[in-house]
Amino acid sequence: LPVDGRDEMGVLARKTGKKSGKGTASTPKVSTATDGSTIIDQTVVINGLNMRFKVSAPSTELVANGAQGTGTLGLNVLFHGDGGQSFFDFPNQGVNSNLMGVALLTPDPGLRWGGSDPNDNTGLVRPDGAAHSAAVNQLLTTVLPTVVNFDSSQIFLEGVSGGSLLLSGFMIPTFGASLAVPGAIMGCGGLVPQVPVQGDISGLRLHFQSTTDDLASLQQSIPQAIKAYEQIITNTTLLTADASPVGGHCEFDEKDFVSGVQLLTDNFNSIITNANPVAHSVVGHEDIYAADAIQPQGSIADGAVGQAGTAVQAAGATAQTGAAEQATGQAGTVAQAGTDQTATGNTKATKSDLAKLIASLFGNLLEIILWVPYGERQFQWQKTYGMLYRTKGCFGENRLMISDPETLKHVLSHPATYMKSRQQQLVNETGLGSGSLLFVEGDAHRRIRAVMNPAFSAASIRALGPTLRKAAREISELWEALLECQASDDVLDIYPSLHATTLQAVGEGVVGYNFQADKDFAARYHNLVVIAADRSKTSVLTDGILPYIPRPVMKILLKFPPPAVGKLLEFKSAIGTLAKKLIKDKMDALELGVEPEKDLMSVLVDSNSQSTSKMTFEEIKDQFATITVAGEDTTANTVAWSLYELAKNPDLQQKLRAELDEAGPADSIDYDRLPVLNALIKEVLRLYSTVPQTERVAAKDSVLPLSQSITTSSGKVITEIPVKKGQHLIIAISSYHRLTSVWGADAEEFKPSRWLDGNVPSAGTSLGPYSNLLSFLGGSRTCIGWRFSIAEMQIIISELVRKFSFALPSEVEVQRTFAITLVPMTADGPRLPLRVVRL
Ligand code: HEM
Repeated sequence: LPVDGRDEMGVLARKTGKKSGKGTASTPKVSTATDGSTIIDQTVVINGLNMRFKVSAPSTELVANGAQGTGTLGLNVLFHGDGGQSFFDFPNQGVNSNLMGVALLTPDPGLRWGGSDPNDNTGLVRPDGAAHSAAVNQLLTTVLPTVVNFDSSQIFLEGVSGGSLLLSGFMIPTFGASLAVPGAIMGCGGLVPQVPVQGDISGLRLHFQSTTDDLASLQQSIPQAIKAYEQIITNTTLLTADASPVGGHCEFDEKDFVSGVQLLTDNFNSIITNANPVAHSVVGHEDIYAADAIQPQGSIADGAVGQAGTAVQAAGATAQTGAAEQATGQAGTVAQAGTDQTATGNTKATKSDLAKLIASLFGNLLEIILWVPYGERQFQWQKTYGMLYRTKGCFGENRLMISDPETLKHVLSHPATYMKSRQQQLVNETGLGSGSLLFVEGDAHRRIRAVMNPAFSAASIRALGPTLRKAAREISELWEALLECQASDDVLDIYPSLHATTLQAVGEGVVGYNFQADKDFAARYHNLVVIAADRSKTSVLTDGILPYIPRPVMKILLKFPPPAVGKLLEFKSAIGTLAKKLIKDKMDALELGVEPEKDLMSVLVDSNSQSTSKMTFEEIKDQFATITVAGEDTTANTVAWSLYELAKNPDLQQKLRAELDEAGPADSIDYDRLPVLNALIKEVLRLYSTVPQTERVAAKDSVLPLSQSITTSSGKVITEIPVKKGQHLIIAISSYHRLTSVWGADAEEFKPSRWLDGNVPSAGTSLGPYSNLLSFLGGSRTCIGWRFSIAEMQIIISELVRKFSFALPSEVEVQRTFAITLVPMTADGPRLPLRVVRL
């Protein structure tokens, strides 16, 4: 391990090997601690080893002053890191939480606890560990009681780096029980016990604290030590860990080594007593802390990138202010990908540096965006860190991940304060146009939305029943034909035909165009879906860089677009030309007094003509592309996940079929009155939110309210979080849908019955337009097409369940993947192969 700071004089003195003689003690040096207590600094010789210690005690507890018997204060004994800096700095001097600060100096001439092995280049081999810990034990049991009066049942231990190796590798296993150590903290270090455990230490309170960018060797050994101690300390509340502070070795305050260690010792008591939220139970979070979490998963399994171990932290706003209390931030993991255990020397350093560089480029984005299945990391973080915590974007940018209903309500109801991010807006403007409802903000948004609202009213949607039923009939006829063609295998990839159907529904129902008849358009659109589903590190990085590119430069770049952007621009141009013609036809028809069609674009053109705050022709044109793109993919994926869940749940499928049989012919059904159908749709919207997250950026300094107070790492209780202008917020839709405080203890279970037995959140928490679900967002930017989408899903799912049965083919694995929307992904790309049988 690297030297944590070196007192050259100290090293020199030790290298001379001058001993004070067997059993003899040096004359104590006396000084005053920061809190006024007395520091005794003395060296004694134990088993031939020079043992120097410093202890801070109130003068009344000094044996030299006549103190006798059992003291009331305990000890917090600090074991420095390699090089001894924390001994010389003595960060835990004084008396804190009824514990007298003690610092011990290793007897090793190289100032390493446990010494060193010349053949070892990991820093983890400590040949003198047993001897050093035996000497420490004797110091604590026989020497210190002759210096200060203390309660020997209250000897707490704290390690820094190499000190933590001695503690976890030797001291605690050998002497933890005999010393009856109540608690210990391993700061930025950990070693699997190197000696047999003596006695019972299952009741010892142990916390491992490290940082995101801790040393490569420690990123292996800390999780291994945690795993080993899980077998020893079986009480789930006693063994905790945290690796979230973003920084290097022991930089728990995200600044530097010395102040980091100082912060840890200052917070020693609150961590040990679990009052400090950094102390997370290891049990139940093994995937974060276990060594095998180092292995990347799923689609990002290319090993080089440190997607684990790039940290996050709760109480993000304190982090914003740069206040010291952000220091012992939470979340994240000890593990970091890309450390090649077998590599040595320079190769190792290079790989680790590269991993660090890439990790700093991506922050947590790979874990958030590319993780398969989507959300696994954030749902875990939410359990550990609560409903608001900090994550990292590209280049170290702070992003607050929010699922707290109160905070979300506040953000969504203040659109002028929390606006769309520059990256979102670049995509919206480039792909859909500057008049797009998804792009416009403020007054323009209010005006355009007001003109569009009547077209998306409940009455307008009801009138679309026949159009939607036609689209549903067409897909079931297509499937019948496909199944007939298939010789023996009844496995059908239903994904492309679902997209074709929802494109047809949005075409005929909303924009008034038969897209399927236009093969050229259908092909371009299909290209777009494929491009959107192709998520890679490059696309994550491009998204991260976009906001930093000045507009004029962007304009030039768009003249030479990369292939994917080129396809988007082509699509925009084709759909723009089409939209112009169609809208012009509708306007002409209106002028000639022809009865408007039922499609929503005709209703829009009609209501625009009567509106006092009209949309321009260009603005109407931009809605054409907007609605097509926003309405097709989202609904196709939600139907896909619904059929996937039905395939997994034959009973549910049976119940739904029975409900539909009873409901009568398709054209006479009131779909809103079918409880099982609607319970299924709601549960899919909840657990497979097809827009699983969105973003906002604070347009000015503001304050985020919290529904529950948060205790920051310094122990301060806060009920709101101030944020600075420019703060990036992630609206964690899917995380909100998994809050046990809102949805109950079974929040993670797919359980449509919760909607039937009334076991859903009360109106008080209401968010979003539909059943307290955030799937369609909320506030003034609520999805305008939500009613259309529900009606469409009700009709398509009903038609398909009446005509076909579904089962999962055993050989295919389907994963939730975030590719703009939540896509069913297989090893062969976005697909949903189901065993489909005609009934
Ligand atoms: C399951 C289906 C759907 C889901 C889950 C969904 C979800 C969403 C979400 C979360 C937003 C807010 C995005 C943001 O502000 O960051 C949104 C906005 C929007 N959606 Fe949907 N959507 C769905 C279907 C549709 C359909 C069918 C249409 C059109 C027919 C549509 C049109 C729009 C439009 C135009 C906006 C922009 C609204 C505004 O900013 O005022 N969506 N949708």
